Formats: sequence, structure tokens, C-alpha cells
Amino acid sequence: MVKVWQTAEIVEAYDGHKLKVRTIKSRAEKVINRSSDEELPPLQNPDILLGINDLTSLSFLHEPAILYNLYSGFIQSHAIYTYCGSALVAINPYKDLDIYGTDSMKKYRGQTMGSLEPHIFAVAEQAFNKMEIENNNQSIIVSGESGAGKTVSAKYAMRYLAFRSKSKTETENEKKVLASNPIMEAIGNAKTTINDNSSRFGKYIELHFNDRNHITGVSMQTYLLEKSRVVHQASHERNYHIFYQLYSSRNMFPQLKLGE
Ligand SMILES: Nc1ncnc2c1ncn2[C@@H]1O[C@H](COP(=O)(O)OP(=O)(O)OP(=O)(O)O)[C@@H](O)[C@H]1O
Repeated sequence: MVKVWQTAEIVEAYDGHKLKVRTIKSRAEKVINRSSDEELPPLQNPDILLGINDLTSLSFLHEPAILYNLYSGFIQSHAIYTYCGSALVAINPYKDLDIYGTDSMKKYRGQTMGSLEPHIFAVAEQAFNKMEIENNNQSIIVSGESGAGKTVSAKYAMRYLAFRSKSKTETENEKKVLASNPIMEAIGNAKTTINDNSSRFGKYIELHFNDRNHITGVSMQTYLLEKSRVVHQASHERNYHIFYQLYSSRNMFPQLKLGE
């Protein structure tokens, strides 16, 4: 059974610890037993806060309020990004959105986080800006469950940083990073039941900047590759892409010194 939060209004409080509530949608009544006088069900936020772009501005910050706010923003204005203080929460839209072009990157250039609508570019801009002003190394941590959009987010963050680095060779370096992706993904990505192109390893990517903030190089460390997938895959899952890609080029086997 899937459990979801529902909005309700209090009809009656009685016996000290009991609350009779009525759900707004189905008008069903239910009695909630509170274990203490203080313990109330999660309280609703005023309507005026609905769809705000920083979750920390909610009067009542709890799981149902967060879910409802993210849901409303996504359904009403297709907003996939919301701030939670200095963190960015992203919803995977599973379709291409027109928010990652050069015009969008130009819009975020030099802007402080929070002055424009939440975006992965704003996070990258802040990292770049802090590096420039404080002359310190910066990190962006991308986390989430499988299929949440970590790889795509990291790609857009790197694209923005390459755009922001004024070096003439920025496109060359960016091209090199992006060109290495298909190779890394062939060897380390596989179809799972949740994600057709799931990364089965962790990545630590370093972009190196010189003192004029031009990208001078990129390095990548990988860790925790799921090696067992080579010999065993769960049902409806696949081995690493590289094996299928190689097999589809069987005519090249002799050249690659491989046997059938
Ligand atoms: N911002 C986005 N816009 C459009 N589509 C997206 C976006 N983010 C993710 N997707 C879609 O979701 C798919 C899964 O995303 P991604 O591979 O980045 O997930 P992940 O978190 O890296 O997963 P895993 O941990 O399994 O590697 C992508 O192939 C893409 O189709």
C-alpha cells in the first residue's frame, strides 16, 4: 500500500489527546491520538507560501510541506529547481527543458544565488564566484538516488564552469571532458530497472583553474565500480554497455584480436 500525506482540517479536539480531523479532498473523518499535549500533526503553511523557491522560508518545515511545495512548483510552473538554504533540490523532469542554453548561462553570470530563480547554473556561478573572490578550492556535491539526475546535473554544472572560465581553450577542455563521457559510460554504465544508463561507479571530477580563472585541465577519479555486474545481472538488467557495443561490431573482432 502506498502511503501519501493528505491535507485535513481539525473538526474537534477532545479527551485531552484526541483530534478529529476531516480530509479536504475526500471529506473523510479520522481520529488522531496524540501521545502528548504538544504533539500536533504537521501543520499546513499559509497559501501565500505555496510555490516559494526556498524551502527554508516555509513557516512549518516538515516532510509533507516539502513534498507539497515541490509538487506544486513542478505541476504549476514546471519548476524543477528549489533552494533549501544553500542546497539546490532538483526534480528529474524526464524531458528536455529549454533552460540550459547559452542565454540562460549569460543570465546567471555574476548573479548571487537567490537573486534569480533556482538553477544548477546559480550553484555553479556561486562556486566560480567564491573561487574568484576568496581564491579557495570549491566543491559541488551532487547526491540522490539512482535515476535522480546526478550525472546530468554534474554535466550542466561543468558546462557552466567552462562557459564562465574565460580561457580561449575552455571549449577545448570542455570538449575533452564531454568526449570522455561516452567512453566512461560504456565501461561503467549499464541498464538497471530504474535507469537505462545508470552509472555503476562514483566519480570525483576536478576542474583545474589557473590564477586568471581559466580552465587548464581536468582530472577524474572513479571508485566503487560494481564489478559483480560483469558476471551477474538481476532480471531485466544488463551488463555494461561496452559488451553489447563490442558484440554489435563483431566484424572488428579479428582486428581487435578478440575471438567469437
Ligand atoms: N535536468 C534534466 N533534464 C532532462 N532530463 C533529465 C534531467 N536530469 C535527468 N534527466 C533524465 O533522467 C535520466 C537519468 O538521469 P541520470 O543518469 O543523470 O541519473 P543519475 O542520478 O546519475 O542515476 P544513476 O545513479 O543511476 O547513475 C537521464 O538519462 C535523462 O534522461
